[in-house]
Amino acid sequence: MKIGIIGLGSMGQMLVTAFCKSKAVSPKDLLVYNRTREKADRMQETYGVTVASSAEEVGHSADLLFVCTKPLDLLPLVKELSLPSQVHLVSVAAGVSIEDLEAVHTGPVSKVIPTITSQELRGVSLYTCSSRLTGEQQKQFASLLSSIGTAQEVSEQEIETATILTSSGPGLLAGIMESFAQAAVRKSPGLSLDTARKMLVETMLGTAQLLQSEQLGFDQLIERVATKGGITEEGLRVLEKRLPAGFDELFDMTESKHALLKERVKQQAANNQEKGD
Ligand SMILES: NC(=O)c1ccc[n+]([C@@H]2O[C@H](COP(=O)([O-])OP(=O)(O)OC[C@H]3O[C@@H](n4cnc5c(N)ncnc54)[C@H](O)[C@@H]3O)[C@@H](O)[C@H]2O)c1
Ligand code: PRO
Repeated sequence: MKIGIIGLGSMGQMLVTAFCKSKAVSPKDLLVYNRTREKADRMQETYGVTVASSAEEVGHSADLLFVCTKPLDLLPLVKELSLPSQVHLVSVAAGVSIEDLEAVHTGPVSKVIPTITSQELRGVSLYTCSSRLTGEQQKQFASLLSSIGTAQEVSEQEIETATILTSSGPGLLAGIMESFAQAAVRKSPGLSLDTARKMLVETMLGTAQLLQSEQLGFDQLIERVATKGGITEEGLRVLEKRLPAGFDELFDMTESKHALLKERVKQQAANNQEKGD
């Protein structure tokens, strides 16, 4: 199966790296294209994938086509490609729905929200497929996504909230850790910021491994760390007081941004429709 990837920014490069690293896809079956050629050449030098000379070449040679451009670049590009109907079109763009994709392609379409951590073959790829996919196509697609981490099918109703956990998650965790490290240095200026950051990275790795290897719930881990009447309990009390409102606001704000993006994508599709009429 030939896999095409258009757009080699953060997500496109991650997919090339992850597919090659997992050996789920042979580099000879990967055809890539980016608006700026240098990024594609770098992927070719590193992994031996083929660089196409145009997006059309990718769209017309691939069986499975990942379009990894920003949300507002996606629909106009796909429309221009006039993809053959047998191509399975996959969008990774937040805010672009299955309905939007079905309006610009007559064949099977899917939506995936990948995560940067799939570069390490870990993390969750969220996906939802159109009813145009056969059962076999869905199975093959889920299996491909499973090769770069955990593939989790979700409805379009749930995908936005889940996106914040799995896909924004690495960035949000990094933001939380940076704030944690800076507070430590404010408290103890003798500790360098670099040392505090390294301590937290090692702590995150160890925490995730322990949770997984012992199949612990977060509550069970807390119980093992927070000695009764000890120090951690005090820290947890502060988190319980401060974090719920912060996370509620975070979900409200990201929901609003998703809504704005979806509105712009719909507006763009409507304008294009008018121009085409
Ligand atoms: N970054 C993430 O962690 C993440 C996670 C999930 C989903 N997404 C989605 O992935 C998409 C891409 O995000 P990103 O962070 O990789 O963005 P990015 O800006 O890093 O990459 C976009 C790439 O697309 C290329 N491009 C734009 N128009 C093109 C065209 N017509 N032909 C060929 N190449 C073109 C650009 O040159 C750029 O390299 C977005 O829609 C975003 O919603 C991103
Ligand atoms: N990165 C994309 C964004 O921030 C989508 C989720 C993660 O828009």
